[in-house]
Amino acid sequence: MKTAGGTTEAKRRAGKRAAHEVEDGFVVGLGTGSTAAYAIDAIGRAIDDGLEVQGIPTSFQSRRRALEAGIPLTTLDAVDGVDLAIDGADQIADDPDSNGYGALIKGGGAAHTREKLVDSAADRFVVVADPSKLESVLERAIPVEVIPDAHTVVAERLRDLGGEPTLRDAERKDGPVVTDNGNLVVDCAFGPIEEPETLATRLSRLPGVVEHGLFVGLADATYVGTADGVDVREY
Ligand SMILES: O=C(CO)[C@H](O)[C@H](O)COP(=O)(O)O
Repeated sequence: MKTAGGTTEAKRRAGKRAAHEVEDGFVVGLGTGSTAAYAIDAIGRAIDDGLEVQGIPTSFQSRRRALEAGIPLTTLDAVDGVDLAIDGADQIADDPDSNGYGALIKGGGAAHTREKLVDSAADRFVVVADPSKLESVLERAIPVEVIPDAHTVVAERLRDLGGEPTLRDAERKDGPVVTDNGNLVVDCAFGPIEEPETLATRLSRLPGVVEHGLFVGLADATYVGTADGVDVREY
């Protein structure tokens, strides 16, 4: 049986393992979420032991975590490149025989726009996860960041594409979630996504969409923490 404690340990193992890939002098993309946070903490500890790196956060949350961990921060426009990005995922397509093997759904934390920017800029993008994130076919609702004025129009276009859109509401305030970029998030359910690349292209084309949480062909590897180790998938 999977326990909350077991999941926490799996996330911690995955995050720590990914942090081992960070080398002296690296510029590292710092992902968002509870699993990426373990990697951030591990990088912070390595810095205490003498490692020299710079981090690029993907959200307000990861920026704060990195500052707490003592990671010197920089920005995408101040560096020549990103050596490694480490980030979590909400769902990972895990059927090696399918078109979308290694495709991801991200944006559970509404940070997918900056995550996609930083993760795709990296020479190597490693996903860190616990086994609950693995599915043979992606099927979670896709987070779509939209400029505020556009949310009803985009929702209409998403229905045209066969989706069921829902404006994401904040949990602790009246009104919608507002992203780090000042936009809104529409979560759109499409059922099982057999052709993630086709859907990703269609979503990217919609006026008013800033970015969506389907990451296709971006991940280089996934580290899945388990009860006694880490399973590695290289794509
Ligand atoms: O995409 C994300 C944030 O936008 C996160 O990476 C995703 O939600 C996974 O989070 P966690 O590691 O806490 O399960």
